[in-house]
Amino acid sequence: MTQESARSGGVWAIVVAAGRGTRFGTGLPKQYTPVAGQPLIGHTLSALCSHPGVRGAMVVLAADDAHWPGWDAMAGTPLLRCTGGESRADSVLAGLQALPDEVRVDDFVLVHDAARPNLRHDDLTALLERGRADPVGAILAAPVRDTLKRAGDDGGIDRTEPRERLWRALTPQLFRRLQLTRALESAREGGVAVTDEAMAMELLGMRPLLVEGDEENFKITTAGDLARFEFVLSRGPRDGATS
Ligand SMILES: Nc1ccn([C@@H]2O[C@H](COP(=O)(O)OP(=O)(O)OP(=O)(O)O)[C@@H](O)[C@H]2O)c(=O)n1
Ligand SMILES: C[C@](O)(CO)[C@H](O)COP(=O)(O)O
Repeated sequence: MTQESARSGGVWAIVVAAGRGTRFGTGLPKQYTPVAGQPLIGHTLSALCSHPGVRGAMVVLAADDAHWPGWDAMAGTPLLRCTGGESRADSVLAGLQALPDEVRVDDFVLVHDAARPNLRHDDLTALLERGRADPVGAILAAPVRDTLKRAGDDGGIDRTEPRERLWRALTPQLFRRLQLTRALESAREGGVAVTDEAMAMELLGMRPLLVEGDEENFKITTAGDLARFEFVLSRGPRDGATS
């Protein structure tokens, strides 16, 4: 199958890039921080859009964004853009509403953080294959590997918590357009601040599938995370990336 024919049956992605990056701690929103000659979001879009299963991407930007480079395609994949909201969930909802008409209500869509620049093609392939075969959808996630402590009010350890069956949610997350829209709207109406798409689905009683993803698909939250990504780049090209 050629890349073009794969794309025609591919999914649309929503890339949320309307955050402020307050924990990153510079004036510039972290998605625009320069890394190896391009803004961080360029690495994210390159890794995502070069996958043959991605048909197009809706990039969700802050209303006052003054840094978007104006790209209308990445790796031959069309890019559209829209304006996000106050919370990440609001931005995802804005992206879902702005998707083009060719995306039907029961089509699967991906949601990915602009702040996760190191997505591997193998992980995305697994997510698409297993998620589309699931009645609800799926997310990339990484098993918790550390020993977990429950703290008491005084900062002392109350107990050690079992880590088995605990996973850290990553992105992309894959759900059907209308079901995800309804789940996020329902959370908003209920005043629940959901931190990922799966949580909104869970609140409606659905059980998305966990697909194990690579630990290196980490989110850039602090300056230390950026240093880690720069180290990853220094080791050489990644699959799907242009730099
Ligand atoms: N209102 C928001 C908040 C977040 N995001 C996006 O969601 C992803 C994950 O956000 P996160 O890093 O948790 O939040 P930021 O707002 O970027 O950072 P911080 O919480 O430190 O301010 C990022 O790509 C961010 O741009 C968004 O599109 N709209
Ligand atoms: C969706 C998400 O990336 C899950 O890890 C999300 O952005 C997490 O937000 P957090 O505030 O950093 O937990």
